[in-house]
Amino acid sequence: MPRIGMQAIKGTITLALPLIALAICAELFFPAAFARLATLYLIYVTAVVGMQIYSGNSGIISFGHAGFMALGAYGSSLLTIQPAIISTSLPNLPGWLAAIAGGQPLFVGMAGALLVVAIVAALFGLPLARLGGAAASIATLGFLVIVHVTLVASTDITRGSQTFFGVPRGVSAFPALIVAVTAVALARTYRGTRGGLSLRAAREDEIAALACGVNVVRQRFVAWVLSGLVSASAGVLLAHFLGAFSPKDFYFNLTFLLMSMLILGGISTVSGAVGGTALIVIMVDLLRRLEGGAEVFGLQLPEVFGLTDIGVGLVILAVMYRLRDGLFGLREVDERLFPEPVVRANAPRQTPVSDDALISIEGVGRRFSGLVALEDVSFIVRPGVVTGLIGPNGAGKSTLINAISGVVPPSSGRVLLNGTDTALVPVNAVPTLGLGRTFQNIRLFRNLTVLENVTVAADAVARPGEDSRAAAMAALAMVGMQDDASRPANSLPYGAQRRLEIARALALRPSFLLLDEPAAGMNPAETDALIGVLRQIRADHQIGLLVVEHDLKLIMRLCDHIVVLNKGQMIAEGTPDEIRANPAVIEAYIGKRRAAA
Ligand SMILES: Nc1ncnc2c1ncn2[C@@H]1O[C@H](COP(=O)(O)OP(=O)(O)OP(=O)(O)O)[C@@H](O)[C@H]1O
Repeated sequence: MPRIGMQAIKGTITLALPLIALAICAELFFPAAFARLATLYLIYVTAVVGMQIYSGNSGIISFGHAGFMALGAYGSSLLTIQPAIISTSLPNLPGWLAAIAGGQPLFVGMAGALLVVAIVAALFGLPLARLGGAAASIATLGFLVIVHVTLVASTDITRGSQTFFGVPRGVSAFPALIVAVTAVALARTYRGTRGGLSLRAAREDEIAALACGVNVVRQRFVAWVLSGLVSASAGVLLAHFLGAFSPKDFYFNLTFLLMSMLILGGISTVSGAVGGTALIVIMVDLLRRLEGGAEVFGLQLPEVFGLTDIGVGLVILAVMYRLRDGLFGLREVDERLFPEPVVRANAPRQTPVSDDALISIEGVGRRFSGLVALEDVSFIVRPGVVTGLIGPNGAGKSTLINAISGVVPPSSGRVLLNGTDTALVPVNAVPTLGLGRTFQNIRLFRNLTVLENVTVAADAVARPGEDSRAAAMAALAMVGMQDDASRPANSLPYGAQRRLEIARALALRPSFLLLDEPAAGMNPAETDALIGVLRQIRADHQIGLLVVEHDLKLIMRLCDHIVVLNKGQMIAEGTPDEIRANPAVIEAYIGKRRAAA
């Protein structure tokens, strides 16, 4: 069974059981009003789970998913509307649409609507996927507004802002249940796929995800389209549940409601989407009763305008104040109840790095506006050799590391990684050419587990049929961290976090590792352990290491070859003994006058 199989099935069953029980009670035991509420809840579950697929995995809050619901509702309604009503309610329907509109069964309506939504989602998703954070959220708001205005303006097709009526009603609890459970299964499966995991990694740290070979743009696009389809299914259900609606039913009020459900339960998990929806549906139902001036224990309460919205807002504020990740937190219910069995490591690496592997830095220069950060730097990093890169603050070390890894292309010269110019390939392709890296300021996927952190990188280079979690365990074993696999990365002590970054880079099966200040902040015992690990990696696998470090003692102990930069220029290279005795290096580090003394 593929790695997502068991956990996704456990997750789906855990969440589906209460939904099934609810639908059975609604159909067989509940009075009509409660049965309608239960059906509405199941429809909202589909909508919110759809939103979760995009927002939960990418971390981008979406204001646009009510727009997908609107497209689903209108699309399906046009195809299924009672034919007798078309001539009176939609007299100016364009001919091409009139030919297919009306009288189709619900499943045809849904299929047609989803086809339209897939096209719209893909067209909008192409530019949207290039955006992250607040810019992407604002773009989703733009999507909602565009859909709304288009629906209002298309009076011949939608009746504009007037009510669209005559939609066959056929959605009760069981059809809504089938769609809701399908949505949960899809979302729960997607979360564990390579795409879902890598998108969650990019949510935590986009730069680190790129360094692990993740194609962030593609993953955002896939999640957007998939989530749009799921939310549109909810729109189809809602249309056939209500029988009549207008564009305003799919605008800001619905957006606020869906967002409340997702945020209250916890945006990161499907469990949060399902649980948060339940709480808000119950709360809204109770508050609506009170808003109209209900009688409680013989006491007649006054009408309070807006009580429902104010109440929901206050509850969200209270929950967020205490639980920033929502009521269900960051882990799925099934992940807490039935943790995954321990994964067995596979053989770490079948073949050592080939002797032909090479990083060739050829005349690299880099300017930032007028400032020359690097000038004409040339040297070679070989497999099985530890090369140190040192220099005073501002010497250009980080700029060079970024040039090698393709993050900052050189202004002149080039870097060849195993024969490929790293500036000519996408940043996320460089790791898969044989380059793993760590960062000066640790960049872990903090809310993922240790194993998930490393699996993201292992996925990028997995061979067909290979279990990348087993490969990830092997990489963890190389730094002595296999026992920490199920811990959240942010719970590790500092030294272990640095080692985890190294394991993650090793999971790329690199020919070379770039380590940017790997011992920064470590105590002497942790530094000694790190040196042992790095020596072992070099000895066992012939990986070439390029180590940037301010700790000169560590550099002298660990490195075979050292390159020294000063003010962007390469002032020396040689063995540790040669560097120690080099007057230019001494001068750069301790100043001219003291060097002469
Ligand atoms: N994105 C940038 N924009 C403008 N200037 C930059 C940029 N990145 C680096 N620099 C400048 O380039 C020079 C080299 O910086 P770099 O960070 O590469 O040095 P470093 O040797 O890594 O320093 P440190 O040891 O302090 O990290 C510095 O003067 C720095 O201010």
